[in-house]
Amino acid sequence: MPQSFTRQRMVEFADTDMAGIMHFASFFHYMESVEHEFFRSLGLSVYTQIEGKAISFPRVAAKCDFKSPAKCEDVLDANFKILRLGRTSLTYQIDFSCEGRPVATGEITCVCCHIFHDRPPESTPLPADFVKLIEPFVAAD
Ligand SMILES: CC(C)(COP(=O)(O)OP(=O)(O)OC[C@H]1O[C@@H](n2cnc3c(N)ncnc32)[C@H](O)[C@@H]1OP(=O)(O)O)[C@@H](O)C(=O)NCCC(=O)NCCSC(=O)c1cc(O)c2ccccc2c1O
Repeated sequence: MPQSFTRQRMVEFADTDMAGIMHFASFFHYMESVEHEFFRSLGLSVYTQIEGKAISFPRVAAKCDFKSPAKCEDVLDANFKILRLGRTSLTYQIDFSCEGRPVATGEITCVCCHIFHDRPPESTPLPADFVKLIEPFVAAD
């Protein structure tokens, strides 16, 4: 049974649009902050050193399906899991719900990269120590 990582957050006024519902871009901000909280919960940071090397995770794909509206002051449950672990990439899924009502499902794929100051990032295989840390959160097929 994969381990789950769940966070709750309230929809703030600044997250909403003129229709009074959570704006689509706000879901992407929520997804990113849940992901960062997940990594901090494992003792990692967005600026991380793994096996002595500076590693970062630029995104190559991001999407979100919107199922029902969320209003200001709704409290959303955000359930984070890892859908796929590739050679260099990993794909997260974040399910948002409000009191059991499905609100949105987002997916982000990012690629493990070495980061340089003077040239573009270069993808590199996910480090073994990192895979060991996150493997318990990989969803079963
Ligand atoms: C990232 C790149 C350097 C990768 O280039 P490369 O040529 O090495 O990539 P490949 O084509 O070989 O693919 C590697 C890997 O990814 C999978 N993949 C590629 N495209 C997709 C896709 N569309 N959907 C799903 N999967 C895809 C491919 O199958 C391979 O998987 P394997 O597991 O089999 O190896 C290069 O692509 C690049 O530089 N792209 C631009 C990146 C970018 O600018 N992104 C936007 C900004 S990043 C950002 O906002 C950001 C946010 C955060 O919250 C961060 C948090 C922590 C760290 C960094 C963050 C961050 O940068």
